[in-house]
Amino acid sequence: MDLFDTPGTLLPIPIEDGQLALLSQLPLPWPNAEVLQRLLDETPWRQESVVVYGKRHPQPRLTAWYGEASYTYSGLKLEPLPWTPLLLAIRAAVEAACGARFNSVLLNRYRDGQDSMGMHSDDEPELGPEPIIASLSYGTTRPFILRHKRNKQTIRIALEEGSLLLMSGQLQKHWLHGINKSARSLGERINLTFRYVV
Ligand SMILES: O=C(O)CCC(=O)C(=O)O
Ligand SMILES: [Fe+2]
Repeated sequence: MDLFDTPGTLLPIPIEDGQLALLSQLPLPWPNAEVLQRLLDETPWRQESVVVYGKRHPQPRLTAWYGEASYTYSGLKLEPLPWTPLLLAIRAAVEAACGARFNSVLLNRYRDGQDSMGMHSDDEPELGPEPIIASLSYGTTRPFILRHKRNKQTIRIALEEGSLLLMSGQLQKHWLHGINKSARSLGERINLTFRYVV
């Protein structure tokens, strides 16, 4: 967090064809390091596989899906785990910060620089036409890459621990996003994307 932001304000990031806003530190009753450690310890992490052109590929990260609805992407159907007290407390803080409701959260764990997420849009029909997605990060800062589908404009945002990035409006329709691999040896990062699945 830098000296000039007011803690607790979601600052809009100017972007064409969509909406983005960043809160530098989500207020929670625990330090960021404790939230990271509890998420590492309490989550039944799994390495899922996706099938692309008939071939199975293990994902280069660990995941867990929580909430009330199952979620399907790239031929992978995830059955939800029940909310934990920690995740309910985090969800309440995220909802208060964003002024939106969420019924599901995808946890992604990037164990080191070799873990990544390919460029994609969160545009599954069950997220609705203009999905509101709130992305909360803990642990190592990694660059979040956004690329415009048509003009290929690229934006990098360093997602620091405790930060909350809100994606909404037409962002998923016009932009891809992802987390690149890094050749550097990096520590653990956990990202939580809160969503509303109908
Ligand atoms: O790890 C991140 O910051 C991105 C996660 C993401 O894009 C997703 O879960 O759909
Ligand atoms: Fe995403």
